[in-house]
Amino acid sequence: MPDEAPTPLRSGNFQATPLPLPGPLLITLRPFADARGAFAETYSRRDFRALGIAEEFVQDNQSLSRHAGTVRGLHFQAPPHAQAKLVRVLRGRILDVAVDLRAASPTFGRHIAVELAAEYARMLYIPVGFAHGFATRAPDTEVAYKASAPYAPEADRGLAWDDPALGIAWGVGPQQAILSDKDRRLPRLAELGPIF
Ligand SMILES: Cc1cn([C@H]2C[C@H](O)[C@@H](COP(=O)(O)OP(=O)(O)O[C@H]3O[C@@H](C)C(=O)[C@@H](O)[C@H]3O)O2)c(=O)[nH]c1=O
Repeated sequence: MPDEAPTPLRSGNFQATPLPLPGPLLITLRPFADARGAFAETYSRRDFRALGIAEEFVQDNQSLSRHAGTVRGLHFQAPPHAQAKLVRVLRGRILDVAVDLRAASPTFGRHIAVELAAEYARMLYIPVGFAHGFATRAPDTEVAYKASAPYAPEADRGLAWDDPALGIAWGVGPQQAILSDKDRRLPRLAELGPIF
């Protein structure tokens, strides 16, 4: 029944909801509000294992993007340095995107896009085999993410964010998007060759 909402899994203070592509998960946090403000767990190895996320996360990253319309991506590390990622927004708002690059996947080349914001209390889990990127939708947006393998610059690869074959509705056009020089030169999907 395609119209039925997918059933979320729960463990502890976390809920994981499957997305239209098999693999990525939308993880919902449980904020505890009180007179001082709020508290939330953002990662628990025990609960993530119970939700089917088996990776050990070994590196935490954080980026600040000053302007709305900043695009970072689409990035991945090639095997044997491939990374699963767990992405959340500390301040501001992003459209977070993951593109399926698993050669044997029936959804190869397709993507999921999820809006993340600090106040939404949710995160995106992206398994190995996906390219990842985001567009900021507010100024001074801070994104924090965990990675399951250490940074390996020699394995750092990417895919053009605006490749028409991907058909991603970023909400920002090529004239307005703010990109790194590196990201402006990334190849299209058809030029990539098999990675995963
Ligand atoms: C990703 C990374 C970068 N760096 C350095 C390299 C460079 O001088 C500087 C900025 O790197 P980048 O331009 O690659 O940063 P950025 O464009 O923000 O790259 C990130 O984009 C998002 C979408 C991801 O998914 C991440 O995995 C990562 O690829 O930081 C590290 O030292 N460690 C790291 O893990």
